[in-house]
Amino acid sequence: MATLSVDPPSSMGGHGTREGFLEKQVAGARGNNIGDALSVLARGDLKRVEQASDPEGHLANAAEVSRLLREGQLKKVPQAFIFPEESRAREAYDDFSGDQDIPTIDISPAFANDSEAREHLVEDIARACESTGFLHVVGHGVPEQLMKEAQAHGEKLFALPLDQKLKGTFAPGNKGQRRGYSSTPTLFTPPRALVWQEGFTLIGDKSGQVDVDLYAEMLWPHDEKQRQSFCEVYKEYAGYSMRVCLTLKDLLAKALKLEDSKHFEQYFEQPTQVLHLTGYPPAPNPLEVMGLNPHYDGGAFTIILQDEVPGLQIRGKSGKWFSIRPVPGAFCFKVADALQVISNGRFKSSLHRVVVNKEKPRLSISTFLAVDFHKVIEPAPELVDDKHPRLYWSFTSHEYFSSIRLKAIDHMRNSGHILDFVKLNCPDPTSS
Ligand SMILES: O=C(O)CCC(=O)C(=O)O
Ligand SMILES: [Fe+2]
Repeated sequence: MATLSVDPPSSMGGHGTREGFLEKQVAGARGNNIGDALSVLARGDLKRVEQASDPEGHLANAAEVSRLLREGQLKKVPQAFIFPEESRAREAYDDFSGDQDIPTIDISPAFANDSEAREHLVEDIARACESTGFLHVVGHGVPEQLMKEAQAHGEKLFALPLDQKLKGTFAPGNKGQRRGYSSTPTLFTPPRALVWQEGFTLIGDKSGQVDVDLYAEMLWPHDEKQRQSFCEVYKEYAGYSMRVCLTLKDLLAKALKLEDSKHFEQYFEQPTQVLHLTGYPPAPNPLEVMGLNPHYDGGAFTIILQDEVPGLQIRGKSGKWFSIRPVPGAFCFKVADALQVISNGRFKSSLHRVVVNKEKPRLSISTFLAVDFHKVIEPAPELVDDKHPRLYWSFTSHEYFSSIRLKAIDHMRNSGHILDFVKLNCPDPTSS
């Protein structure tokens, strides 16, 4: 969730000693436990994936597997990570063949008093949201140093020994949302294999408050200095990223001519930001695994801070996938599903995925802006008329993430859009 990721929480098995682990490796090589994980995956029982992989979780953790492969302690990638031939990516992480269509847009006029520049800005944003739904945002006002520190702390976190990272997993009281460290994310249905990544999730509110203290305490119980700087950086980052999101929200409202719309504003009275760090380790045969399955994000929109390693891909008009070249200092903005519905289909939420490479780890920091969870998502009445008939049913975020997404699984297996299931010419997706 990533996308706003509300995948079922996975529970963690115990973690044993290093020796125990090496023995398990042999067992894993014979395929027992990982094989179990795959059969659970095949049955679609996402909750049980982690328990079914090796009991210590090591061989189901891409970062750990990647390290063991590099150190020569493991000979091949466990089968549970290998994607079936037909759903593998063919376009490598450095294939930029459609990237020229993704504009870089300077949003600084949003903070200034030049109405002509602001009008141009709004037009540029509208154009990008109507075509691929992706753009790079510069001039956002987030200090470069802070962005670098947020990335550096992410790298530090993912470089910790697995046992320590696992201590920061899924705090008690977590009600179905991914939070803290996720070792083997079972992300984005339909699952085809385990994804080649690890994650760390924080949840924040409109004022920029974020639940980082709890996780820092779990990760570094004995290192106050580290805890403090980790918390400081992500609190500041969350404050800024919410500010960028709210600025973008106002620009999007203008782009849809909804700046005075109560309907539009209601979604952002109590928005949540899901701040999600993803680490994608290198893989020996990058295209036999997948950093992140093709998926749609579920909230209003997402801003992604990529490091300099490409890997985020979308499909161009020809159907071929290509990587979005990271723009230094920029956020990659993308329209998500709720905004496509609210805009009555005018803004496009695009299918995207992440591929990995042979040598370099990749780190991204995504901020998913979720619409107020209690609000019913439906097209803004101002955008519905004879020429633009209403396209979608009404549904809540909860219905989207639970029942609608499940109903769309088979359809998504063939790269269909989850939102096809909420079109008015289909049965009401909220009726059982
Ligand atoms: O890692 C990235 O660049 C994008 C991640 C993403 O699409 C997601 O978490 O929803
Ligand atoms: Fe995504």
